[in-house]
Amino acid sequence: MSSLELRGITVRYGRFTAVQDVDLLVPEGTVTGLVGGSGSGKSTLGKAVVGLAPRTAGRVLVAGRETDRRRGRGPVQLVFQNPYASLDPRMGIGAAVAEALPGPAAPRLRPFRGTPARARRAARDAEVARYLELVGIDPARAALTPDALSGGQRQRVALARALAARPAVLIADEITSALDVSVQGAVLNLLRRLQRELGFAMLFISHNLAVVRYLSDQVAVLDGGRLVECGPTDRVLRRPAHPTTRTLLSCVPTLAPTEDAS
Ligand SMILES: Nc1ncnc2c1ncn2[C@@H]1O[C@H](COP(=O)(O)OP(=O)(O)OP(=O)(O)O)[C@@H](O)[C@H]1O
Repeated sequence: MSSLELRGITVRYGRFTAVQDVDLLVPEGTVTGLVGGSGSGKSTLGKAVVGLAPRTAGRVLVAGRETDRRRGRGPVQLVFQNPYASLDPRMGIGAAVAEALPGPAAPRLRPFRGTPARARRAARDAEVARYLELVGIDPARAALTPDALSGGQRQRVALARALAARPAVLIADEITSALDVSVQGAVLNLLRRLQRELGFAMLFISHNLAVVRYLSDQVAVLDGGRLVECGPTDRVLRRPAHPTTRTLLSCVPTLAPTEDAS
C-alpha cells in the first residue's frame, strides 16, 4: 500500500494557470474526493499527476518516492469519464487487460528461457480472467471489442485494465458521469469494494458531492486551480470552512451544512 503526495503542483497553459501550487496528501489505503466547480482544475490536476498535463512546477511522490515519468505510469493509473479514452476500440477487452499486466517485454525484445511460451500464455490468460471476474465481466467475453459492451461494462473493463497494472494509486476522473443513473451505483459500489479489498490509495474526482461522501475519507476542494479546503469528509461536509465549499454544498440540498456550520 502507498500514499500519494503532491507538492506544489502548478500547471500553466500559456499565460493561463489552470492549477496553482497544490499540496495534497492521499494517505495509503484511503480515498480523497477532489471536488470543485466546472473549470476549477480537477481533471488537469489528475492528468498532471500522470504526466498527461504539463506540470510547470511541483513534485509527485508515491510511497514517499518521486515518480519517474520515464518508467511509465504503472504506480499511478488514471481512469477517465469516457472509457474509450483508455480502451482501443479495435482491441479485444481481454487483450486490453493483458497489455496492462506487468511482466516481461514482448518475447522478441527479451528472449524467454525456461517456461514454455504456451504455459506462459496460459498463465497470462488466467490473470486476464481474474481481473475481468474481479470487475464482474464474464472472461468468456474476452475476445469482444468495447463496442459490444454497454457503457457500464466498458467502464468496468477500463477499471480492470487500470488494476491489472497493479497500481499503488488510482485516479478516477468522473468515472460514472457518462453512465446511466441506473448503472452508476453498481460501478461505484464495485469501485468502493475493490479499493477496500486491494487497498490502493485513490484520488476520486467528481462534481457529485453525494457520491464523494459515499466513497471518500477526506475531501479536497479546488477553486480557480487552488486548493482552498481539505479535511475529513464528515467535517468538510458538515462544517465547511471555505465559501466555495459552502456554495458547492448549497447545490445539494440533502448535504447542505447543518446549523452548527460556521
Ligand atoms: N489543454 C488545455 N489548454 C488550455 N486550457 C486548458 C486545457 N485543459 C484545460 N484547460 C483549462 O483549464 C481549466 C481547468 O480545466 P479542468 O478540465 O481541469 O477543470 P475541471 O475542474 O475538471 O472542470 P469540469 O468539472 O468542467 O470537467 C479550465 O479553464 C480549462 O478551460
